[in-house]
Amino acid sequence: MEQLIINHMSKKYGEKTILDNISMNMEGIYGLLGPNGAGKTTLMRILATLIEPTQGSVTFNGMSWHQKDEIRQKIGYLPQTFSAYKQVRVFECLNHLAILKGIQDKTYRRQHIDKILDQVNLKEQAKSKVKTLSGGMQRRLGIAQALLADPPILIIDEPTAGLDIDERARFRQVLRQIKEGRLIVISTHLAEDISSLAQKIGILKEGQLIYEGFVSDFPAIAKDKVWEKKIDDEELNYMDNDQILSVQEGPDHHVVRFMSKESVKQAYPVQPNIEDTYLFALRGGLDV
Ligand SMILES: Nc1ncnc2c1ncn2[C@@H]1O[C@H](COP(=O)(O)OP(=O)(O)OP(=O)(O)O)[C@@H](O)[C@H]1O
Repeated sequence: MEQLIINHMSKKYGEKTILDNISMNMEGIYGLLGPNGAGKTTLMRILATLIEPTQGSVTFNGMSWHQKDEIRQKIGYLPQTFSAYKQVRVFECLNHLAILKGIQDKTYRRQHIDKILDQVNLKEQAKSKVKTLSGGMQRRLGIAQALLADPPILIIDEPTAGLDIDERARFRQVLRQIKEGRLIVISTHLAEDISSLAQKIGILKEGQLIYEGFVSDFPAIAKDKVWEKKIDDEELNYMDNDQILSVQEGPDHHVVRFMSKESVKQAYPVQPNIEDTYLFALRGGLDV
């Protein structure tokens, strides 16, 4: 299985530490979670070999990141803002990028692009101008360009930002279709993006890795610490916002889901889901 190992890596800009001594072991579909400013994009740019870490190392299947030329051939990268040639048609855009990537045989190139368009569900848009695509379709075109060289590693930065619920679901479906034999690293600040997709997650907060593990094991860290309670408006106003995970509003009462390390009167414990657990971890729930 493809494996990317980050070992005691730090990144500083001047005196400012952006990534602080992080070690990660990435495989399968790996979800990199963290709030805005946590350092996700910086980490993704290091993985895409665009910037250098200040300290530490990265290896892919034992190959060092210092072997830049070899590593770059193995990486497909989709940055947060991918701007394709707006005036050209989807097929032409990919055809041009494929030529730049050195795919010379015309027949093979056409078949390869057709296959990729099918995988990212853009076959019907092959002749559409790029500027006419929806936000979700443009992201999928971004995936298509990242797939041209058939890379074993895909680095995808905040792929679902700004997409509506339907486009997010389509995007996830595309990732499921292309995951075979690949390591896919996706950064996001939405736990729902990775809960049904990733096998493993890492959580970054202020440049530090506060959790890494398998998604299936993740909710166990908030076990017995997530509760629900029926409350009215007044009680809701008095609740500590740092405790509240979600609120289901009703006409005369609300059901509030909240975190607490101790039992609370008239509240009942519930099974934490991925979103609950992510908030629990971000709000210091893992601290002893
Ligand atoms: N070139 C740079 N020089 C100085 N500081 C930087 C530089 N690039 C990023 N930073 C800082 O590093 C921190 C992490 O930024 P980064 O973009 O990696 O976070 P992020 O988790 O991807 O957040 P977002 O989702 O908002 O992009 C921020 O405080 C940012 O201001």
